Amino acid sequence: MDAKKKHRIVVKIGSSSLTNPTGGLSREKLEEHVAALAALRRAGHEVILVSSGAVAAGFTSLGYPSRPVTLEGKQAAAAVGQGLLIQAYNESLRSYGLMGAQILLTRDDFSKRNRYHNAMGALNELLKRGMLPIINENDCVAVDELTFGDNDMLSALVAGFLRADDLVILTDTDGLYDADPRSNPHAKKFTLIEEITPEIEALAGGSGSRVGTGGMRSKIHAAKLALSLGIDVFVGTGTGADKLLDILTGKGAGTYFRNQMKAPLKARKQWIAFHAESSGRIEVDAGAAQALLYEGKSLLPSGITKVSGDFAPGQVVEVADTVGRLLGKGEINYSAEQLEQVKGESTAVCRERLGVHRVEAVHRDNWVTLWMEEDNKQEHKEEIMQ
Ligand SMILES: Nc1ncnc2c1ncn2[C@@H]1O[C@H](COP(=O)(O)OP(=O)(O)O)[C@@H](O)[C@H]1O
Ligand SMILES: N[C@@H](CCC(=O)OP(=O)(O)O)C(=O)O
Repeated sequence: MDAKKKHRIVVKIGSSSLTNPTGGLSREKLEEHVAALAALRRAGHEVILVSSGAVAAGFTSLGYPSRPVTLEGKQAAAAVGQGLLIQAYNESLRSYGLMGAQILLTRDDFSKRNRYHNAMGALNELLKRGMLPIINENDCVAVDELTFGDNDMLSALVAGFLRADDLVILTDTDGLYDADPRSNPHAKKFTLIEEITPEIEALAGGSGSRVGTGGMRSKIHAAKLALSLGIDVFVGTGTGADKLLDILTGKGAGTYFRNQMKAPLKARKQWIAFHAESSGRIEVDAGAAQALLYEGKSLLPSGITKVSGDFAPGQVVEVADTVGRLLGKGEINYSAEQLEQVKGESTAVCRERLGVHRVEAVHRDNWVTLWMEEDNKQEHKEEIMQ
C-alpha cells in the first residue's frame, strides 16, 4: 500500500472490535476507530466504512440478556441497534467535522442492475460531498440466501464496485495465523500473503468469539475476492488514532495480502461476473469456446448448439461447452425464442430471419470468462481485465 498517493479505502470493522466483554457496543472502542478514520480523512484519503455492530448495540434494549442467537432475535436487535450505532458514530464524527451516511444493503441489491448502479451513484455522490458512508447489511430483510452472510464479503463487494485501492478488515486478532491463535498458543502469523492458495484457505477457521460471525474464514474469502478485483487487503488490528495510517504505510499489526493485478475489473463486468442472476444457459461448440476464451471475440449464433431457459435480450446467461463446463457469463442480445431460431446458423441467416443488423449473441464487452485452466490462469486474468 503506497501511502503518499490519495487512496480510496474501504474499512470494515467487525463486531468483535466494537464490543465490550458482555457483547454490547463499546463507545470507547468506537471512538478510537473514529479517531483513526478521521486521521485517514485528514491525510486526504477517501474512506468508506463497513461497520457491523447493530446487533451488539441493540440487544440489551430489547431485554435480551446476551447476544440473541435466533434469526428474529438478531433482526430485532439490529433494527434497534442500527439507529443507535449510527447515532454513536455521528456523535463521535462530529468532533472531527465529519458526518456519517447510513447505507443498508443486501446481496439482492447487487444482483439487480439498476439497484447496483443506484447504490454506486449514491455512494460516489456522498464521497464527492465529503460524507463518510457507513454500510451494513440490511439485517431485517437479509435472510438466508439473500444475506451476504457476513460483512466481510459485503466489504469486498463494496470495495470492488467502488474500485477502491485498499480493503482494511479490522478484527480482534492481529492477522491470519496457521491455526486459530485463541485455541493454539503456538500458532504462527503470516505477515504477507501473495496468493491465497487452498492450503491458506484451509488454515482459516470460524469465529472464535461469541459476537463475530464469519471468523477468519470469511475474511480470507473476502480477501480472495478483493484481490481478484485488483484491491490490496489488510486483515488485522491496531490501537490509537494512527492505526489506519500505519496500516497504509505497511506498519500494521496484521496480515497484508498483496494484489497481483493492478487493473480492477470494470464495474459492468464485475456486475455480470459476481452479481447478476443467470436467466438461462447456452451451450457452444469448440470453435466458439476457443473464440471466447482465447481469441477475444464475441459469441456468434453459429457457435451455439443448445439453448435452455427463458430469457429476454439484455439478461445474463451462462455459457457452457458441449460437455457442460461453465466458460463464463454474458449479457445476451437475443431472447431464448429468437436464439432457438438462429442457433448454429450463419450471420446471413440471422439477418434474414430476425431482421437484425448486429448479430453477436454476446458481445465481447458484455462477456466475462469464468473458466480458468490452471496453466493459463494468467492469460485469463488479463483477458477479463479488458
Ligand atoms: N487461522 C486463524 N488465524 C487468526 N484467527 C482465526 C483463525 N481461525 C479462526 N480465527 C478466529 O477468527 C476470529 C475473528 O473473526 P470474527 O470473530 O468473525 O471477528 P469479526 O467480528 O471481526 O468479524 C478471531 O478472533 C479468531 O478466533
Ligand atoms: N450485520 C450484523 C453483523 C454481521 C457480521 O458480519 O458481523 P461480524 O462478523 O462481526 O463482522 C450487525 O451489524 O450486527
